Amino acid sequence: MDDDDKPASLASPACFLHEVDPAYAGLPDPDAPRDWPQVNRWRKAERDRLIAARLAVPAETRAAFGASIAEQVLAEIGAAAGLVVSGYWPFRGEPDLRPLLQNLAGSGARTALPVVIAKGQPLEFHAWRPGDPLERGVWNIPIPAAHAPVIPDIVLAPVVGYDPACYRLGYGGGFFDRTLAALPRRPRVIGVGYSGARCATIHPQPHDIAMDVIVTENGVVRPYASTTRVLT
Ligand SMILES: Nc1nc2c(c(=O)[nH]1)N(C=O)[C@@H](CNc1ccc(C(=O)N[C@@H](CCC(=O)O)C(=O)O)cc1)CN2
Ligand SMILES: Nc1ncnc2c1ncn2[C@@H]1O[C@H](COP(=O)(O)OP(=O)(O)OP(=O)(O)O)[C@@H](O)[C@H]1O
Repeated sequence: MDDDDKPASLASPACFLHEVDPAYAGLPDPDAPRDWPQVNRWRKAERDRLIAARLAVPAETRAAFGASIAEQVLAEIGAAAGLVVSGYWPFRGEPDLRPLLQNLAGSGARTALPVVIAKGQPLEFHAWRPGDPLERGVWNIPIPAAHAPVIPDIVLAPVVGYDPACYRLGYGGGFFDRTLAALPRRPRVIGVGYSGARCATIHPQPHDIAMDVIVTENGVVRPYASTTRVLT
């Protein structure tokens, strides 16, 4: 009997890895740009486009979206007493969540604002309640006049863009990523923005840290989960 008469057999089990999603196999997505300078150019153009698009939305519409976002963020936070919550002083058309900060402070939370110490450095968070005095910080962003650093339990992070994996596109300073990487304990990070800020992917880079959740006027986005409308 020669070899051709024996039942066919393989030296090792057949490999099906080529049929598996490249991400599962730990391989880069073949459709993703691998060229980081190209990604950075894309991010810059996308930032400019998204900021211009949200500023083109009438102020009353943005205010209504902001109120819807605030209501849903409040539900996400739940019992706020005793928590340290960082908000932000809104600029360039970001949702105005200052009334939410007031509400949280009234419920016994300690509120704070992010403070740029220097370019390339993590942010600090300084205690601030609505009505407390402010001064101008780096880039003229209003910051608390009193110097009272705190470590937040919850960070509200305004997004310029976001993707379904809850990665955030910001203003390009890398501040939030650097800050989250440096904090002694990881706060819960709630991204906030308008649904028009959604991107198919922001092409996350190794330093990008996903938000725990993103709240828009249309509902709550959890990483890779479907969007759920919060009904009241
Ligand atoms: N309301 C609010 N406050 C915030 C933030 C935010 O996103 N929103 N930040 C969240 O991080 C920090 C400020 N981050 C900023 C980052 C970059 C620029 C900025 O003007 N960048 C230049 C280009 C920067 C560069 O390429 O080096 C620009 O846009 O012209 C401003 C604020 C802290 N405070
Ligand atoms: N943890 C980190 N350590 C060192 N460099 C970092 C870190 N995070 C971000 N960077 C750098 O910061 C720069 C800007 O990052 P990125 O484009 O992610 O900013 P962004 O998230 O849009 O901005 P921001 O958080 O300020 O709103 C990049 O060049 C990146 O290399």
